[in-house]
Amino acid sequence: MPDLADPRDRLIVALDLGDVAEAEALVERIGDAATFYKIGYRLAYAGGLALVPRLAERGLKVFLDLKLHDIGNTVEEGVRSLTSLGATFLTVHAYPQTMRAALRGRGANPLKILAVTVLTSYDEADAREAGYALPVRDLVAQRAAQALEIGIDGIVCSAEEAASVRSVVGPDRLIVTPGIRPSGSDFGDQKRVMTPAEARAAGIDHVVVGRPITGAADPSAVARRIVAEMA
Ligand SMILES: O=c1ccn([C@@H]2O[C@H](COP(=O)(O)O)[C@@H](O)[C@H]2O)c(=O)[nH]1
Repeated sequence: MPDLADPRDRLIVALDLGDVAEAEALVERIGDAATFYKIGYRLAYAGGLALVPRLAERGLKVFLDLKLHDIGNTVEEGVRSLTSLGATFLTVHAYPQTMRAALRGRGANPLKILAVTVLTSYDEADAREAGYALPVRDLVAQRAAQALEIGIDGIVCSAEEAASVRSVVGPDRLIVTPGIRPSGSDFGDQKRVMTPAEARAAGIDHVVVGRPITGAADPSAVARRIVAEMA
Protein backbone atom coordinates (compact mmCIF):
# COMPACT_ATOMS: atom_id res chain seq x y z
CA MET A 1 0.00 0.00 0.00
CA PRO A 2 1.74 3.26 -1.03
CA ASP A 3 2.11 5.88 1.68
CA LEU A 4 0.49 8.90 0.01
CA ALA A 5 2.38 12.14 0.67
CA ASP A 6 -0.72 14.19 -0.15
CA PRO A 7 -3.97 12.82 1.38
CA ARG A 8 -5.95 14.50 -1.43
CA ASP A 9 -4.48 11.92 -3.84
CA ARG A 10 -6.67 9.32 -2.14
CA LEU A 11 -9.76 10.82 -3.79
CA ILE A 12 -10.24 10.43 -7.55
CA VAL A 13 -13.05 12.63 -8.88
CA ALA A 14 -14.91 11.07 -11.82
CA LEU A 15 -15.45 13.72 -14.50
CA ASP A 16 -18.49 11.98 -15.97
CA LEU A 17 -19.63 14.88 -18.09
CA GLY A 18 -20.44 15.09 -21.79
CA ASP A 19 -18.49 18.21 -22.59
CA VAL A 20 -14.81 19.12 -22.18
CA ALA A 21 -15.46 22.80 -21.37
CA GLU A 22 -17.90 21.73 -18.64
CA ALA A 23 -15.30 19.31 -17.25
CA GLU A 24 -12.62 22.02 -17.23
CA ALA A 25 -15.00 24.41 -15.48
CA LEU A 26 -15.67 21.77 -12.80
CA VAL A 27 -11.93 21.24 -12.26
CA GLU A 28 -11.62 25.01 -11.72
CA ARG A 29 -14.53 25.04 -9.24
CA ILE A 30 -13.05 22.15 -7.27
CA GLY A 31 -9.73 24.00 -7.18
CA ASP A 32 -7.15 22.68 -4.73
CA ALA A 33 -9.67 20.37 -3.01
CA ALA A 34 -8.73 17.57 -5.47
CA THR A 35 -5.55 16.46 -7.21
CA PHE A 36 -6.71 13.37 -9.12
CA TYR A 37 -9.40 13.17 -11.85
CA LYS A 38 -10.92 10.28 -13.75
CA ILE A 39 -11.89 10.48 -17.41
CA GLY A 40 -14.24 7.71 -18.46
CA TYR A 41 -15.66 7.06 -21.84
CA ARG A 42 -18.52 9.56 -21.67
CA LEU A 43 -16.00 12.42 -21.61
CA ALA A 44 -13.35 10.57 -23.65
CA TYR A 45 -15.82 10.09 -26.53
CA ALA A 46 -16.67 13.80 -26.35
CA GLY A 47 -13.05 14.91 -26.93
CA GLY A 48 -11.86 14.32 -23.35
CA LEU A 49 -8.62 12.52 -24.29
CA ALA A 50 -7.22 15.95 -25.20
CA LEU A 51 -7.83 17.01 -21.60
CA VAL A 52 -5.40 14.38 -20.23
CA PRO A 53 -2.16 16.22 -21.16
CA ARG A 54 -3.70 19.57 -20.18
CA LEU A 55 -4.49 18.33 -16.66
CA ALA A 56 -1.16 16.50 -16.39
CA GLU A 57 0.77 19.66 -17.36
CA ARG A 58 -0.90 21.42 -14.39
CA GLY A 59 0.42 18.72 -12.04
CA LEU A 60 -2.96 16.97 -11.73
CA LYS A 61 -3.13 13.18 -11.98
CA VAL A 62 -5.43 11.51 -14.48
CA PHE A 63 -7.05 8.10 -14.31
CA LEU A 64 -8.10 7.06 -17.83
CA ASP A 65 -10.98 4.68 -17.17
CA LEU A 66 -11.48 3.17 -20.61
CA LYS A 67 -12.00 -0.43 -19.40
CA LEU A 68 -10.38 -1.89 -22.50
CA HIS A 69 -11.31 -5.42 -23.56
CA ASP A 70 -10.72 -6.78 -27.07
CA ILE A 71 -8.45 -9.22 -28.90
CA GLY A 72 -4.90 -9.04 -27.61
CA ASN A 73 -3.40 -7.20 -30.58
CA THR A 74 -6.02 -4.44 -30.40
CA VAL A 75 -5.59 -3.99 -26.66
CA GLU A 76 -1.78 -3.94 -26.95
CA GLU A 77 -1.74 -1.33 -29.72
CA GLY A 78 -4.53 0.69 -28.10
CA VAL A 79 -2.60 0.91 -24.83
CA ARG A 80 0.57 1.81 -26.75
CA SER A 81 -1.30 4.73 -28.38
CA LEU A 82 -2.50 5.95 -24.98
CA THR A 83 0.96 5.99 -23.36
CA SER A 84 1.78 9.38 -24.91
CA LEU A 85 -1.03 11.19 -23.04
CA GLY A 86 0.59 11.38 -19.59
CA ALA A 87 -2.15 9.58 -17.64
CA THR A 88 -1.29 7.93 -14.31
CA PHE A 89 -3.79 4.99 -14.43
CA LEU A 90 -5.55 3.12 -17.23
CA THR A 91 -8.18 0.39 -16.79
CA VAL A 92 -8.68 -2.85 -18.68
CA HIS A 93 -11.11 -5.64 -17.83
CA ALA A 94 -9.52 -8.39 -15.73
CA TYR A 95 -9.38 -11.08 -18.40
CA PRO A 96 -5.96 -12.75 -18.55
CA GLN A 97 -5.41 -12.28 -22.31
CA THR A 98 -6.45 -8.61 -22.04
CA MET A 99 -4.25 -7.92 -19.00
CA ARG A 100 -1.18 -9.49 -20.65
CA ALA A 101 -1.76 -7.48 -23.83
CA ALA A 102 -2.12 -4.24 -21.85
CA LEU A 103 1.23 -4.81 -20.14
CA ARG A 104 2.91 -5.45 -23.51
CA GLY A 105 1.41 -2.21 -24.87
CA ARG A 106 2.41 -0.23 -21.79
CA GLY A 107 6.04 -1.40 -22.10
CA ALA A 108 8.39 0.79 -20.05
CA ASN A 109 5.96 3.75 -19.83
CA PRO A 110 5.14 4.78 -16.21
CA LEU A 111 1.38 4.39 -16.89
CA LYS A 112 -0.11 1.98 -14.31
CA ILE A 113 -2.55 -0.63 -15.56
CA LEU A 114 -5.51 -1.41 -13.31
CA ALA A 115 -7.73 -4.46 -13.78
CA VAL A 116 -11.50 -4.09 -13.32
CA THR A 117 -12.70 -7.25 -11.57
CA VAL A 118 -16.50 -7.10 -11.18
CA LEU A 119 -18.29 -3.79 -11.76
CA THR A 120 -19.64 -2.19 -8.58
CA SER A 121 -23.09 -1.93 -10.18
CA TYR A 122 -23.31 -5.75 -10.10
CA ASP A 123 -24.82 -7.76 -7.26
CA GLU A 124 -25.06 -11.55 -7.10
CA ALA A 125 -28.15 -11.66 -9.35
CA ASP A 126 -26.47 -9.49 -12.01
CA ALA A 127 -23.37 -11.71 -12.01
CA ARG A 128 -25.52 -14.85 -12.32
CA GLU A 129 -27.50 -13.25 -15.15
CA ALA A 130 -24.20 -12.55 -16.95
CA GLY A 131 -23.32 -16.26 -16.73
CA TYR A 132 -20.97 -16.34 -13.74
CA ALA A 133 -21.44 -19.26 -11.35
CA LEU A 134 -19.11 -17.95 -8.61
CA PRO A 135 -20.27 -15.58 -5.87
CA VAL A 136 -19.09 -12.02 -6.62
CA ARG A 137 -16.56 -12.05 -3.77
CA ASP A 138 -14.95 -15.26 -5.11
CA LEU A 139 -14.94 -13.99 -8.70
CA VAL A 140 -13.24 -10.78 -7.57
CA ALA A 141 -10.64 -12.79 -5.61
CA GLN A 142 -10.00 -15.11 -8.55
CA ARG A 143 -9.50 -12.18 -10.92
CA ALA A 144 -7.28 -10.36 -8.42
CA ALA A 145 -5.10 -13.49 -8.10
CA GLN A 146 -4.79 -13.72 -11.90
CA ALA A 147 -3.96 -10.00 -12.12
CA LEU A 148 -1.24 -10.44 -9.50
CA GLU A 149 0.24 -13.43 -11.31
CA ILE A 150 0.29 -11.50 -14.60
CA GLY A 151 1.95 -8.46 -12.98
CA ILE A 152 -0.88 -5.89 -13.14
CA ASP A 153 -0.31 -2.76 -11.03
CA GLY A 154 -3.67 -2.50 -9.34
CA ILE A 155 -7.18 -3.84 -8.86
CA VAL A 156 -10.54 -2.10 -9.26
CA CYS A 157 -13.18 -3.68 -7.04
CA SER A 158 -15.75 -2.52 -4.52
CA ALA A 159 -14.59 -1.52 -1.06
CA GLU A 160 -16.64 -4.48 0.22
CA GLU A 161 -13.96 -6.77 -1.26
CA ALA A 162 -10.95 -4.55 -0.46
CA ALA A 163 -9.79 -6.49 2.61
CA SER A 164 -10.03 -9.87 0.90
CA VAL A 165 -8.35 -8.51 -2.26
CA ARG A 166 -5.54 -7.09 -0.10
CA SER A 167 -4.98 -10.54 1.38
CA VAL A 168 -4.67 -11.91 -2.18
CA VAL A 169 -2.49 -9.22 -3.79
CA GLY A 170 -0.37 -8.11 -0.81
CA PRO A 171 0.79 -4.62 0.11
CA ASP A 172 2.41 -3.51 -3.16
CA ARG A 173 -0.57 -3.52 -5.55
CA LEU A 174 -3.04 -0.66 -5.68
CA ILE A 175 -6.67 -1.13 -4.70
CA VAL A 176 -8.98 1.44 -6.29
CA THR A 177 -12.65 1.46 -5.34
CA PRO A 178 -15.62 3.11 -7.05
CA GLY A 179 -19.08 2.56 -5.55
CA ILE A 180 -18.29 5.08 -2.80
CA ARG A 181 -21.04 7.14 -1.22
CA PRO A 182 -20.74 9.63 1.64
CA SER A 183 -23.36 8.76 4.24
CA GLY A 184 -26.84 9.84 3.12
CA SER A 185 -25.96 10.10 -0.62
CA ASP A 186 -28.09 8.51 -3.29
CA PHE A 187 -26.59 5.17 -4.48
CA GLY A 188 -27.85 5.65 -8.06
CA ASP A 189 -27.01 2.43 -9.94
CA GLN A 190 -24.20 1.40 -7.56
CA LYS A 191 -24.92 -1.83 -5.66
CA ARG A 192 -21.71 -2.72 -3.78
CA VAL A 193 -21.23 0.49 -1.82
CA MET A 194 -19.26 1.80 1.16
CA THR A 195 -18.62 5.24 2.67
CA PRO A 196 -15.17 6.86 2.23
CA ALA A 197 -14.30 6.15 5.89
CA GLU A 198 -15.36 2.49 5.62
CA ALA A 199 -13.35 2.11 2.41
CA ARG A 200 -10.25 3.60 4.01
CA ALA A 201 -10.62 1.28 7.02
CA ALA A 202 -10.90 -1.66 4.58
CA GLY A 203 -7.44 -0.83 3.17
CA ILE A 204 -8.09 0.89 -0.16
CA ASP A 205 -5.50 3.16 -1.80
CA HIS A 206 -7.90 5.36 -3.76
CA VAL A 207 -11.65 5.90 -3.88
CA VAL A 208 -13.47 7.06 -7.01
CA VAL A 209 -16.40 9.43 -6.51
CA GLY A 210 -18.46 10.92 -9.30
CA ARG A 211 -22.09 12.03 -8.91
CA PRO A 212 -21.96 12.95 -5.20
CA ILE A 213 -19.34 15.58 -6.21
CA THR A 214 -20.29 16.49 -9.79
CA GLY A 215 -23.96 16.93 -8.82
CA ALA A 216 -23.30 18.89 -5.62
CA ALA A 217 -24.09 22.58 -5.16
CA ASP A 218 -20.57 22.98 -3.77
CA PRO A 219 -18.36 20.25 -5.35
CA SER A 220 -15.22 21.61 -3.70
CA ALA A 221 -16.73 21.35 -0.20
CA VAL A 222 -17.90 17.77 -0.83
CA ALA A 223 -14.43 16.79 -2.11
CA ARG A 224 -12.81 18.33 1.00
CA ARG A 225 -15.20 16.44 3.29
CA ILE A 226 -14.45 13.14 1.56
CA VAL A 227 -10.68 13.67 1.86
CA ALA A 228 -11.09 14.62 5.54
CA GLU A 229 -13.22 11.53 6.18
CA MET A 230 -10.35 9.34 4.94
CA ALA A 231 -7.57 11.16 6.85
O1 LIG B 1 -16.63 -1.17 -11.04
C1 LIG B 1 -16.63 0.03 -11.41
C2 LIG B 1 -15.68 0.54 -12.27
C3 LIG B 1 -15.74 1.87 -12.62
N1 LIG B 1 -16.71 2.66 -12.15
C4 LIG B 1 -16.71 4.09 -12.57
O2 LIG B 1 -16.55 4.92 -11.40
C5 LIG B 1 -17.38 6.05 -11.49
C6 LIG B 1 -18.34 6.06 -10.33
O3 LIG B 1 -19.22 7.15 -10.43
P1 LIG B 1 -20.33 7.48 -9.35
O4 LIG B 1 -21.05 8.65 -9.96
O5 LIG B 1 -19.61 7.83 -8.08
O6 LIG B 1 -21.21 6.29 -9.20
C7 LIG B 1 -18.07 6.01 -12.85
O7 LIG B 1 -17.29 6.79 -13.73
C8 LIG B 1 -17.99 4.55 -13.26
O8 LIG B 1 -17.87 4.40 -14.65
C9 LIG B 1 -17.67 2.15 -11.31
O9 LIG B 1 -18.58 2.87 -10.85
N2 LIG B 1 -17.58 0.85 -10.94
